[in-house]
Amino acid sequence: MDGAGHHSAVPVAVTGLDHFFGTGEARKQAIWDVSIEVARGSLTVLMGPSGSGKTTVLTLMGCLRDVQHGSVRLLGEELNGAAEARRVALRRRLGFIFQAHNLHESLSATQNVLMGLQVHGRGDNALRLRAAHHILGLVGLGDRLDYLPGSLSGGQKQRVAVARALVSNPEVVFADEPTAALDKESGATVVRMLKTLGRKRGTTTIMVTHDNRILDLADRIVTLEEGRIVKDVRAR
Ligand SMILES: Nc1ncnc2c1ncn2[C@@H]1O[C@H](COP(=O)(O)OP(=O)(O)OP(=O)(O)O)[C@@H](O)[C@H]1O
Repeated sequence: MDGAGHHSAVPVAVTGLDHFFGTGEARKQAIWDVSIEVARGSLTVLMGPSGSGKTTVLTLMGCLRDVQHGSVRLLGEELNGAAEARRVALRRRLGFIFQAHNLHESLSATQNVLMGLQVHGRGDNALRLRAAHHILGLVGLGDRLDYLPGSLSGGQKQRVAVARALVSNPEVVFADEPTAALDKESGATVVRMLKTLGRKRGTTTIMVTHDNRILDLADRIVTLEEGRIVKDVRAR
C-alpha cells in the first residue's frame, strides 16, 4: 500500500481550481474556482453546454494536464507541482475511456485490451490473456476476441476501449462521452459495468456525458457553465 490515498474515501479532491489557455493577449480563463470532492466507488457525471469546461476539468483531475492554479489531490497525492515521474506512476492506477477509441487497427480485440496491461510490466502472459478474455466477455465480446477493429461495429469498438481501460483494475476511471458511439443497450451495459465495479471493487468513475439515459444511473451530477460549477446534485 503506497500512501494514505489508496483506500481514501475521497480519491479525487479539487479545491479552488482555475485554468487558463493561451498566453499574453490571448490568455483566457476557462475554469473558475472549481471545487469538488468525489466519493470512492461513486459514479459522478459532469455535464453542461459545449465549451463549459467539462473536458478541461476531467483532464486536470486525470493527471493529463498540468494544474496551474489551485489544488487537485488524486489518490492522496497533490498534482499541482507534482514531478512527471509521480504523475506517470499515478496514471497507472487510472483508467481512461475517450470517445475516439484509439484502438490499434492491426491488433485484435484481445491484443488491444492487453495494451491496457503492458504498461504495468508485471504478471505472466497466461494470466494477462485470461484477464483480457474475461473482461471482453463481460462487455459482451466473448465471441469477438480475435476480431480486428475494422470488422467490429462502432459500439463494439467502444466496448473494446472500455475493456482496455478496465483490465488493469484501475482505482479511478475517467471517461469522456464513453457512450456517444453506442446504441441504447450497449451504452447502458457500459454504465452498469462501471456501477458494478464501483460497488464490488470501489472503483470511482468520473464521466463527461450529454447522454440523458446515464443520468438516472449517476450518484451525482455536477453541471458546469462557462467554467464554473452552477449545480451539484446527489441522487437519493
Ligand atoms: N487547447 C486549448 N486552447 C485554447 N482554448 C481551449 C483549449 N481547450 C479548451 N479550450 C477552451 O476552454 C473552454 C472549455 O473547453 P472544454 O473542452 O473543457 O469544454 P467542454 O465543456 O468539454 O466542451 P464540449 O462539450 O464541446 O467538449 C472552451 O472555451 C474552449 O474553447
